[in-house]
Amino acid sequence: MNLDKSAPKVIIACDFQSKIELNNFLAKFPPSEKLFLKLGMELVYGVGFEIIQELKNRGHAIFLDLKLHDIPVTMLKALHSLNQYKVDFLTIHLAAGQKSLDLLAQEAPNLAMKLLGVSVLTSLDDQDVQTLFQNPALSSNGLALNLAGLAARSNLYGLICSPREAKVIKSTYPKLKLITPGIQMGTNQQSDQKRVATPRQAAEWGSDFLVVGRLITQSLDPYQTYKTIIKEFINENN
Ligand SMILES: O=C(O)c1cc(=O)[nH]c(=O)n1[C@@H]1O[C@H](COP(=O)(O)O)[C@@H](O)[C@H]1O
Repeated sequence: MNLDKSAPKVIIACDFQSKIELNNFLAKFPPSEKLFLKLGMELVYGVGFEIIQELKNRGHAIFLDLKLHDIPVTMLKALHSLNQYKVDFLTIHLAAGQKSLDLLAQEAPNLAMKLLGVSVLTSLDDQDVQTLFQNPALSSNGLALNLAGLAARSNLYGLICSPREAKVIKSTYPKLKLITPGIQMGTNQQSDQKRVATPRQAAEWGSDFLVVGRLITQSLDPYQTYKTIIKEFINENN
């Protein structure tokens, strides 16, 4: 799938722990609908890495969200091991530091997958980052912008951030693709997400791809909800 042109711009976070749950969910979409699926730790650790090829065989694009975070040499070797699965996107934590990122970036042209740097998790707000780093002057926005700089300097393909900081990051680092979780609509509040926005706001502020989990996976009509989110996101983007 050509990621810039034909891949769906709304990525579905398949946060299930079993194959039965995953397949029941996917059965609610027309078989011809090619999706962009995010497979996270709970799924891959639960059902095994074979699930990746099974979903690729059905024509879906795959975002493997394992959020690598370790010393440079360990991250590099993990990247080589994961390259065999030929996924479209893989996440790494930007907090691993510039040396790790530079090493991975050197390797990036030889890889089948594109690397996305995780900035500040959307479950954290200003108070959380201030506590974490013992610095009352910190803001999640400022920290995300700083980490975006690391991603840009290492020539990563994209950045995971909240739609709320997308505007400032896009204007500072226009080449970075912005992939934004923390998507909510109307009254459907997810209590563990703090830096949130609607699909329309995300598009308006410069998001390139949305990551959406429970809004779709827990919807009574996931396909309809998916189409509604795409419409809201794409219309605003055009
Ligand atoms: O890396 C991610 O995808 C991610 C980063 C982040 O900062 N926040 C975040 O929510 N995510 C992921 O995005 C998805 C959001 O799920 P929902 O809140 O159910 O839409 C989950 O799979 C999270 O793991």
